[in-house]
Amino acid sequence: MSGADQRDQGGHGAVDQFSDDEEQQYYLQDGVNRDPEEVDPDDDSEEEGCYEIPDEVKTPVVILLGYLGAGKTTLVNYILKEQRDLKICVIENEFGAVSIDDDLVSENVRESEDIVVMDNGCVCCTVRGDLVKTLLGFSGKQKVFDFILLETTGLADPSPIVSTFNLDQDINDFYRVDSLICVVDAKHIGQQLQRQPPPEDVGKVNEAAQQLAFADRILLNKTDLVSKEELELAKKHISQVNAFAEIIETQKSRAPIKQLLGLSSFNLERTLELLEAEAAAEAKAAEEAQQRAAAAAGHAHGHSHAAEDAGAAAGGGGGAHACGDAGCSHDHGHDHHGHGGHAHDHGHDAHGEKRKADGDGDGAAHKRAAPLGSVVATRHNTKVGSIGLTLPGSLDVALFNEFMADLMERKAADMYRCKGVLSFAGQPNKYVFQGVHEQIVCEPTPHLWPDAVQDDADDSSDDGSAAAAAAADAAGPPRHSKIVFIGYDLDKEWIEQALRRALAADDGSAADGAAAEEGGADA
Ligand SMILES: Nc1nc2c(ncn2[C@@H]2O[C@H](COP(=O)(O)OP(=O)(O)OP(=O)(O)O)[C@@H](O)[C@H]2O)c(=O)[nH]1
Repeated sequence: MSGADQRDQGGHGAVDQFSDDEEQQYYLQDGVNRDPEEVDPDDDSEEEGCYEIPDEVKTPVVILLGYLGAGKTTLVNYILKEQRDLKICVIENEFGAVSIDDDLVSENVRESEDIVVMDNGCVCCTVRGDLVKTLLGFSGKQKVFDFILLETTGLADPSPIVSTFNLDQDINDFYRVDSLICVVDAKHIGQQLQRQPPPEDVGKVNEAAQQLAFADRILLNKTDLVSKEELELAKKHISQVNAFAEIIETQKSRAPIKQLLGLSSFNLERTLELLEAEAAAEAKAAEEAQQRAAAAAGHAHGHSHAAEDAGAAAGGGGGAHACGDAGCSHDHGHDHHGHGGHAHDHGHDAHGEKRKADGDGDGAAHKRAAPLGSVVATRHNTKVGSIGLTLPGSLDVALFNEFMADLMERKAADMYRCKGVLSFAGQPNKYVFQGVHEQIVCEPTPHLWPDAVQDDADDSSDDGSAAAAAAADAAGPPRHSKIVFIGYDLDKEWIEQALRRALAADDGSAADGAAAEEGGADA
């Protein structure tokens, strides 16, 4: 039985936790794994004689990093399809209120596997508590997984995520980070690394650089889109940020599975150094912001709260009015994804604090990482936001193409990513729409809208699996389109109104069942 055969029958007391093999049994007492010999059934204290749970019996977690559109979901789908022996749980986290990735992954998830969507905030900012709950929920529900794939948002800063695994004792007891794999878009990595937060965004990170820095393995993906020279340049960019990680060149994120899972390549020492450096940089930036704010306050007459407000801004707080150089900007008001105005929640990292207060675990590591407990939460450029829309009915394909052409003309450089699942009038199939900068593809999936299922189900009545798929499609929600745009300083009102104008008068639910066009409609 593998290390992932992890059973927690209540979390406390003597628990046959991981193995049928006597030699490998570990007993959980008061949240700490102990050698069976050491367990005293009458002793509730956990101070003496406990030891760290060996890594081999923890469920390995592979954290997938990579900037928007690099190929993370493609990698998840590839892993799920390519290997059939391991039971994998996928945790999807999306930047934005409308989740798309679970739709793109779910069909590859087998019954024994699972997919969990954490869509109430970017995992690196707002949902560390959710992540802990989700992970602990698996052991509570006696779920058994060989691996957990945690797909982070394309704007995730890995440091708080890694900290969650390092600092939270409960998580630490059950899980270990196996590796941090960063998928890189060979075509766009150069420009992604150059993207700097605006000066008023004190302490914000370049997410693409952070992701690269933390990775212990890098998939240099989309090599089909670049020349040899561009590929070399991409490697140079990468090595300037991270000279340690092995680079694997890929197309469609396809690398040998043994180079993706079970690497045990997570390097705690190096990660802690990175965390420490980041915490120091953030503290310095916040201090400088406060100094600038104090100077601005000195110039301002009758604005006695300026320094205080600016301090909040430096910590990512949601002051609604301008506060001098530190700039707690109006952008927070535009931000629909938990990246603004959450400073206080994030500032109080319960897990980090708990770890510190209890003083348990491997002291050196946690002491060094402890400053992250107070890391500011608004980690992203506040002008980078996402707009998620769900529109009932169907889009008119010609009007939608016009909309996209117009959008690109206005915003091509600032539109980092768009993706969606769309309904086009007259088309029975669902369409997947994917855009990464100027590369936009819209193609039909095999899945039908419920109103189009009947004909198809009749045709395939002799095929069990097709009939099952048709039944699943028939049970789905009626026609609608959901789409997400992620970019810099996007105008939500304009996008929403323009997209609504692309809706078809007739939603196409009376479609004649004609097959979707091969190759789809390029938007
Ligand atoms: N040409 C080309 N396209 C690729 C490759 N890998 C992935 N893509 C496409 O790039 C687009 C984005 O891929 P995803 O896997 O959704 O990227 P992601 O990193 O999950 O994106 P986010 O969810 O925005 O973070 C999709 O249209 C993919 O089909 C590749 O190697 N070559």
